[in-house]
Amino acid sequence: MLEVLLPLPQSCIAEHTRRSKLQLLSSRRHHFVQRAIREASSKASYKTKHRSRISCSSASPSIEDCYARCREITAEYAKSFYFATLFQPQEEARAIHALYAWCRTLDEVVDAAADEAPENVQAQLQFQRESLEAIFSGVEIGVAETATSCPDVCLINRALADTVTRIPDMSISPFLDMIKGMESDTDRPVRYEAFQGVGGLEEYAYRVAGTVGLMTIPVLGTEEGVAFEEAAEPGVALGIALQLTNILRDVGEDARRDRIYLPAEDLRLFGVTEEKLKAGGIDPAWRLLMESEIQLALAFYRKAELGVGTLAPAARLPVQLALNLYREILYGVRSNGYDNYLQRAFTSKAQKLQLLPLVWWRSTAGSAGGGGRDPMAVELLSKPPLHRMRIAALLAAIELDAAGWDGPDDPPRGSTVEAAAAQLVEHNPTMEPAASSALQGEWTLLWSSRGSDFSRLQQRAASSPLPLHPRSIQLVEASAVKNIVQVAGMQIVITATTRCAEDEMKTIVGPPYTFELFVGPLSFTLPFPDEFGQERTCVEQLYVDHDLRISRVGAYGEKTTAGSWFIHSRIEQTPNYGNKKS
Ligand SMILES: CC(C)=CCC/C(C)=C/CC/C(C)=C/CC/C(C)=C/COP(=O)(O)OP(=O)(O)O
Repeated sequence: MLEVLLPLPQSCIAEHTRRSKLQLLSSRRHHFVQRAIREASSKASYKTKHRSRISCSSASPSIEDCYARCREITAEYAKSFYFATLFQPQEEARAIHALYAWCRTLDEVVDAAADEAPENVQAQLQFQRESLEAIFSGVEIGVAETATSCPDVCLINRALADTVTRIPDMSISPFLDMIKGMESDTDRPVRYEAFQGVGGLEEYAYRVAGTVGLMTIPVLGTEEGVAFEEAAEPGVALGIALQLTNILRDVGEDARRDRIYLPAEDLRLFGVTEEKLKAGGIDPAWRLLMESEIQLALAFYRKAELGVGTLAPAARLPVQLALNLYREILYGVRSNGYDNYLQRAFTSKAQKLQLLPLVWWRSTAGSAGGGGRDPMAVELLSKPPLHRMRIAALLAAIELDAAGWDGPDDPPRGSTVEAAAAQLVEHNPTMEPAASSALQGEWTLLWSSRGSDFSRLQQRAASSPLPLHPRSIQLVEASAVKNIVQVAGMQIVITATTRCAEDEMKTIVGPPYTFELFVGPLSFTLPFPDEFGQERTCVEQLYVDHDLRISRVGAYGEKTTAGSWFIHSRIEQTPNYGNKKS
């Protein structure tokens, strides 16, 4: 019998820094992720003060052999993550392999659960729980009665024990949380009523994947001056994003095993029945539901991406790489026409290599808290659950409209966006929106029922073979609005005056109009084109939220509900245009 010594890891983050950060976190809304982060960062109190032993009944492989087996397991089962660890310093990579292999042993227990008596599965999970406690606190365990579905469990636990020894600040709590998540996966059939709330899909995704974020941050390290807690939320968000991606990729495979992870609440909202899901019918409602779930997953990726800069510089490239590779699977679901019933989206080796330069650039460009921000992002994660899904549906409809509905049973272009917008308008969060200061600021056009004809220049740029990337921005001020078209380094700015109509629901836009052209540092005031006329326009502000705005535009005096729809999202990062420098 081999005895492995487990010296105690030392805590190195000063307790007072930790406390002040925790106070900050606890002042925010109560959420299980915050509770988990608190537990993960208070692990120092868990550890006992002595060295102890773990027993292993197998022959005596070296610790190098143990890590080598973990590396093989990672390479075999998680190709994208393995690829990302190739860009890590060796010590870190092997710690990540040990963590991955440990998580994998739990996965195997759950996967084998179908053919096992429930007591057996429980016993195996209990064994892993006890091993963990031994690893973290040094209580000796006997391995004779430890058989799990994973033959390598002893090697893996030894590699984990070594990792815990070497890496300061690892906590047992995310490991225990993961076991709880796996337990819920052994109860069959799997169903979730809602995404949020106790027993919701988000909690499950935290337990089986967000926990990995908390486990790995101490290995990856944080940027100088950045505490664990600051990296923890985006780290958990990345785990959740990856898990949602897995769920969306494996809908068909899971349904065949009577596991439906998509919340019943979402299925109902989109009119997709369980029977339809199990039959694999890919119709417009299914595509809209899938794209909405993709939008939600993308919001978690965005949150994670904003946190990549909180990690130590050497960790950013592999994490950004894992993020991009996995996010690519969502785009794969899209390009498979949302057929995740029979097709499994994946990222090919060529795609992985193609992504490298962009990912490298992103990972080096981002400083702490920055990097890779999508200026058009609507912040879905801050919205209440049902409202969040309505907005996701609108973004999904815009995405599907741009890609083109083209099946025989597909809705006419624009109709799904208009229907989703109308749903949201019923829940406009801003009273008297035209008078509200929430209207002011910079907005970018996501969609218009008029297409892009509000600017001929923009239309020409869009159809040009050159990569001109035309962009339309609207700057709303208290009594003026500027419509800005940016294309190929040029900016055209049309300014109009505005006033709020008496009912405070409409903005009246009128003369004097000005027309300016900015080319690099030069600016020219041009005569306002006659063809645009001097009439007034009425903009009905139907929905005004912090980051999303829906309006209908018609001629002044007309009922604007007959006009064209415009959907804008707020720009957080000020672009450079005209006389405004960011
Ligand atoms: C962004 C910041 C600040 C930190 C990053 C912290 C990290 C690394 C978070 C990611 C955690 C992670 C790797 C979670 C695993 C989630 C998951 C669903 C893995 C899928 O594993 P498998 O199911 O084995 O893979 P495949 O099914 O794709 O082969």
